[in-house]
Amino acid sequence: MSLLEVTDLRVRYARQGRLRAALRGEAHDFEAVSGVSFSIEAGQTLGLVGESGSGKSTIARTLIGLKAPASGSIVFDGEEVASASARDWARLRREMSMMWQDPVGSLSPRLTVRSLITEPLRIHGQKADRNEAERLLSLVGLPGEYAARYPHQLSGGQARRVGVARALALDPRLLIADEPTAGLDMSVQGEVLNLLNEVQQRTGVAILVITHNLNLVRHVTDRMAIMYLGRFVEEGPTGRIFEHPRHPYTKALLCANPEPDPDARGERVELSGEVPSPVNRPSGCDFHPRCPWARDACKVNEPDWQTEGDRGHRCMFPL
Ligand SMILES: Nc1ncnc2c1ncn2[C@@H]1O[C@H](COP(=O)(O)OP(=O)(O)OP(=O)(O)O)[C@@H](O)[C@H]1O
Repeated sequence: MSLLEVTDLRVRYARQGRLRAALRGEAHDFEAVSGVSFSIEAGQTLGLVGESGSGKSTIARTLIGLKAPASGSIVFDGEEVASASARDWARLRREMSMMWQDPVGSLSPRLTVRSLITEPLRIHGQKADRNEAERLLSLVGLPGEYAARYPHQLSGGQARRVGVARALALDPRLLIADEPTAGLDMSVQGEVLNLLNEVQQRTGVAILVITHNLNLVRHVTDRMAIMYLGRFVEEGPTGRIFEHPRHPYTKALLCANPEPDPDARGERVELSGEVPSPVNRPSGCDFHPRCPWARDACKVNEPDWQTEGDRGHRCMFPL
């Protein structure tokens, strides 16, 4: 059994201008996540990539109970999360930890690093002694004396380390990291990337990384999923997708990577045009308005999953 198993997840938001939409007889909400299924094994890392607005953060918010799914199932360690009571959630929140973008910048500048990293323990009614702060700091490669520092005394890379320490305070089994390298320069990004790998080796935590950063995905994840307009278009082992991307959108994303993979094969695909809105989905295949290989059939036929080889690599293709 996987640690996390998500099946046919659908998440809806209210539309802007709901009243006008209602008067025109249109739906008052839209699907931001539209039938997504995936699983994460204990101790493994899954990367979720896709342009802004594709629904990545919505999946994360739904996993940790900040947004209710419209339908579908989320099973964490054998337990259906959708039917969890408030008491179950108190436990689930310890086991699934979220590391937000800029995790320290968003916290109080008046708290010391010690208070910041041990705060989750206090919130959950656990004792947070000096040893605990030191244990967490050493887990993320910072010397114990950093406990007395304030956020403004930290470099960008140190701040991310503190963010990771805070997210690991309750010994979670799943860490959800939303854009862990956003806003950092290249050398510090490398530092964060190594940190996530090290932390995983030391603690065995499973990680879901949400990012635009393909280098992060390449170096940190075991598997990756590419999202477009609220749906997965391709999923599989990371190395295999980088070497043999199948979906035209995946190919375009890999070509647009500022640090392309020197081993990558296959044709260049340029991505043009804006991501359409999930409020007004294109007919047929979501990607057809931007796809260089679109045929007339793609405007009509819904694509479906096709398996690529035997390592759980699958891709959405038009029928
Ligand atoms: N609270 C909200 N109310 C209404 N619509 C929302 C809300 N949050 C997100 N959306 C919409 O849902 C869709 C998915 O957004 P989401 O933030 O999940 O995408 P994302 O891939 O995480 O983007 P980013 O990389 O910019 O964070 C977008 O069309 C977005 O405008």
